[in-house]
Amino acid sequence: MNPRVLLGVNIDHVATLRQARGTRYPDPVQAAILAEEAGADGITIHPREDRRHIQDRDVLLLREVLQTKMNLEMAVTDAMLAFAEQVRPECVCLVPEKREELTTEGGLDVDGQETRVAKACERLGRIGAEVSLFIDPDPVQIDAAVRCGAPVVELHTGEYAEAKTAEEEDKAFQIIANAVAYARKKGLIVNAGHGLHYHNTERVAAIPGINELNIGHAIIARAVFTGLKEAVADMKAIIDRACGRA
Ligand SMILES: CC(=O)[C@@H](O)[C@H](O)COP(=O)(O)O
Ligand SMILES: NCC(=O)COP(=O)(O)O
Repeated sequence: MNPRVLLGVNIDHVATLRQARGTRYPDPVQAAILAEEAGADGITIHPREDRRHIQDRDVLLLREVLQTKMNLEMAVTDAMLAFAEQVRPECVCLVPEKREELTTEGGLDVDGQETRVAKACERLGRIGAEVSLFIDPDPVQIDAAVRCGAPVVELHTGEYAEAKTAEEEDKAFQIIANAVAYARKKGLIVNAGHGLHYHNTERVAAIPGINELNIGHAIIARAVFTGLKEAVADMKAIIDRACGRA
């Protein structure tokens, strides 16, 4: 039996809905509490530079109420590093960010900006955060992550999730499976996420060596119909089944 694979629930999408109308609801803090009650192992949030969804107020309140762990996704900027130092989350995941993108389009180019990323890892390590680098499933980026001293990588599963044909999906899946094996061999903890949903997660959760999956959009979308607790529990069940625990 595989060790238990953890589920981090990304609640950005609750804040996206709130910001669309500038209301006080729905509140991502309430979402986080419900997600934890339904079995989430952690809560992921990505306060973007333009604050299009998660607000500083959300982060600060979540820091007070979370019972599991906060995984703070952020761009590698001085302002965000200073914010992380203020918040002191359990985990920080460094991600690339483009203002005009709809969502995170690719992995962080760690190899191309090694000095900057290494310095950020060191700075975040000083506040006791477990640092993860959100990268494409590419050995070049994995090697760079090791050189930067990051203990964790999160592999971008977007290409797999957006595959248009079964053949494309199989190819993208194999690239992820190979990257997990390679990163584990290099001593890294390996997470994955982006675009995972109720029909494509089981296969990824079954890859030997996967530690955690971060999933947001699909869970929040399903919650519209089932309620958030059921949506989280359904995803947990898929993951548990994949590692032979259901
Ligand atoms: C890093 C990642 O894959 C996602 O967490 C994504 O960055 C979330 O950000 P958005 O919610 O703005 O798409
Ligand atoms: N890091 C990936 C993540 O948090 C989940 O993103 P998505 O499921 O909303 O695509």
